[in-house]
Order: sequence, then structure tokens, then C-alpha cells
Amino acid sequence: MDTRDVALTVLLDIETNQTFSNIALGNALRKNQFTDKVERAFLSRLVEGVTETKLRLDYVIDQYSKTKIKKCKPVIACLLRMGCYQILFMDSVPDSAACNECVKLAKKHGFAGLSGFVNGVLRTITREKTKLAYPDQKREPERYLSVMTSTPLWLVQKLILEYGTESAETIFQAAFADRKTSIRLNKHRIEENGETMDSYKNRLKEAGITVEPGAYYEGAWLLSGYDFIHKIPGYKQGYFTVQDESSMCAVAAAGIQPADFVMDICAAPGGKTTAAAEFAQQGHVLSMDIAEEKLELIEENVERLKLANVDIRCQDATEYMQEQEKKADVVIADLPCSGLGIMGRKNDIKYRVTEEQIESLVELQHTILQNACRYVKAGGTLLYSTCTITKEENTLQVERFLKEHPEYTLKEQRQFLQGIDACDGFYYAVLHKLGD
Ligand SMILES: C[S@@+](CC[C@H](N)C(=O)[O-])C[C@H]1O[C@@H](n2cnc3c(N)ncnc32)[C@H](O)[C@@H]1O
Repeated sequence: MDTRDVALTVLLDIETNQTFSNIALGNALRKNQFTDKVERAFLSRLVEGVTETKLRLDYVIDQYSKTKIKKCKPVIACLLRMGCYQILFMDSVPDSAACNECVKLAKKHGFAGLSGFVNGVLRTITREKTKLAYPDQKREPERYLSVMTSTPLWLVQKLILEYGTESAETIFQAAFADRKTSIRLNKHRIEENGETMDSYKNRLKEAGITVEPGAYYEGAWLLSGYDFIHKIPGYKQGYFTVQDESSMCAVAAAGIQPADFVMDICAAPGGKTTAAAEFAQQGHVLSMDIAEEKLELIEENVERLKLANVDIRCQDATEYMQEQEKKADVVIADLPCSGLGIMGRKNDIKYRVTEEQIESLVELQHTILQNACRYVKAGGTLLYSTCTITKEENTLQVERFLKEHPEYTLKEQRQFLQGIDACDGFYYAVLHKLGD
């Protein structure tokens, strides 16, 4: 199997079908059943690398190509990016191999006539790679940041306005950093199976996995050095759930009690539902999502974790459920958002989000909150959260909510920023409903 050819297919899927890169890559890894770990790692690095640096690659290619990248046929554009990425960022690949393999693939995919063009552009970039010109950092700081971190200019300008240049740069750079996998431990299940946290940790270490304590949440570990999540010892037995620490902190901050009734109104794939169910051991969680196909994911997680206190239902959160009025001790509203807190994990989000989309998400969140707040009992809690970092979806959304709902007070809010905090970008607000 030609790994670069598979990479080209994945990049074309992303470019022409608008498939999210993590999904396109996941499909290719499953379909091709890579047995060689090195080849699998190479494919992932190449696809992720090209995706996360696309704007920077295009900027470089455009300087040396007579046809601008936007005018190139998709196969040629993807090949130029693949070649350029290997030349600029993959030290282990000889420049000549990067170039020759792209030329070969151009011919294989029916573009023999353009193979000379691909060869010419990539050889020139190889020659010039130590003296490439980028926008001037002093004269055009925003454009510089946009090209160097491969982030659309409007988004750079927006986050500079919201957080200042230094923080915005840190946030954008965080997308390129390697991240460990954070897991939420299910202490109860581990002990039920006759193990202790220490003995389980040793078992992971014996399996060659590096285990470090989380930075924010007591029951969190950070794992690295494993191949597949589902092959980690204890996964099938429900010892842990993969979840970012920011989300763990959010659910913990809601203060769920053992006998509580919790409603999770936008729940798939079930990270917060399962955390809530672990807190509400004698209580109950009603877990809902509009996407029928995603309910299976909640179900899988609930079954694997052996949680018997969760009901799963397909439900549009914009539709009011009269029968649930003032029923819940805690409502979790982890709402659809622009996802800019997870640019590092979904590395093409930054190219897809638009200002108009953010505006309509703000309205959707507002509409859903109008319903969510009515399900909360007097004295109960509404947890609002998003995996994004824009102020209008977070602090400003909550400000507006509090103005419109004097029956609520803000107990706590927290904005995590990726790169600045050791987790995803994430926001939560714990809103307390006053007694009757
Ligand atoms: C941020 S994700 C939720 C993640 C989840 N809470 C967790 O921790 O695993 C947002 C979810 O909202 C769902 N969603 C979007 N619009 C919705 C609506 N109108 N009603 C209910 N769910 C909706 C999406 O299908 C998606 O699964």
C-alpha cells in the first residue's frame, strides 16, 4: 500500500467533500488496516500536518507557482501541499523523496501533463526553504500571525480584539502542540472489580503507557504512549472515559448530589451524561440529543460504564417539554457552539467557522437556554457550557441570560483557554435558581 497515495485520498476527501479531517483520517485508518505502526503514524502526521498548516503552505506555494493554489485542480493542490509540508516540516523525509513521490502520484492520478509543474514548484521550494519570505511581523502583525499559525485573518483579528495579541498567538499555537489524552476515572468500578487506583495505574505502566496526574481534576489522569484507546487495559470494563479536564470540572461544579434528577439536553456522545450519572448514583439522568444517529454513542458509553441510571431519548432542545417543567435538580446545557476551543483536535474547524455561523449559534444557544432554565426546580442548578472561546457565546450569552432571568444568580463561571490553560478551550457557568 502506498501511504502517500492514501494521504492524498484523505486530503481530497477533506477538500472536495468537506469531510472533517478527523473523520476522513479515521475512515482511512479503518479501511486500510495499517499493520505497520510507523506507516500509520506517517499517514496521520502528513494529513494532520497539511490540514493544520494549510494557509501557511498555500502562502509559500503561491510565491513559487505561476498558477495560484486556489486555481489548481484539487489533486494538484493537495499534492503541492503534501510535498511542501514534507519539505518544510518533516525532517525525516529527504526533500528529493517528498518531491519525487508527489510527481509519481500526479502521473498515477492522470495528471502526467502537470507532473513537470509539480516537480518545478516543489524543487524551487526545496531550494528556497531557508529564505522563505513571510508577511512582516512588525508592519503586518495580524497577517503575520494569520499565515504563521494558519488561521483565517478575521479570526486572528477577532481573538486579538477579545484577548490581546499575546494570548491570541498562544491560543493559535496551541493547536500544533502534542496533547496527552485525559481520562476520567471511574473509581467506583475500579474498586468494584477488586483493584485499587494504584494497582490499576501499575497495570497501565506495565502495558507501556505513561500515566500522569491531571492538572485540574482529582480523578483525571493524562495518558500517552498507547496505540488505540479501546485496547487500553480497563477500557472495556468501564474503568474510565476519555474526557477533557475542562468538561470534568464543569460537571463537578454543578454539584450533582447522589439522589438528583439530572437532564442533559444536548448530550451526545455522552461525556457529561456519564459523569453526571456517576455522581447521581441513586438518582437518574435523562440524556437527550437531536441527532438520532449519535444516541448510539451515548448508549455504548453508558453500557461500557455499566450505568443503570440513564435514560436516552431523541429530542430537539428547542422544543419545550412541558412535562419536565421544574422537575430537574440539575440541567446540563452543553450546547452546540463554534468549537474554537478544540481547534487542536479538530484541526479544520478554524477554516469552517464563519462570523455569520457564530451569530446564528448565539441565537440557537439563547433559544435552548430559554427552555432549559424552565426545567430546573427552585433551588436547582443550570449548567451552561461550550467548547469555545468567543465571548458572545460565553460570558456575553450568560450576561444576557441573567438580565432576562432574575430568578437565576451566577454561582461560578470559568473560561479555559487552550495553550494558556493545560486543557481545551472551554467555558462553563453554574447558574443557581432561587427558591420559590
Ligand atoms: C457540544 S456537543 C455535546 C457534547 C456532550 N454534552 C458531551 O459532553 O459528550 C453538542 C450536541 O448538541 C446536539 N444538538 C445540536 N442541536 C441540538 C438541538 N436543537 N437539540 C438537541 N441537541 C442538539 C448535537 O447533536 C451534539 O451532539
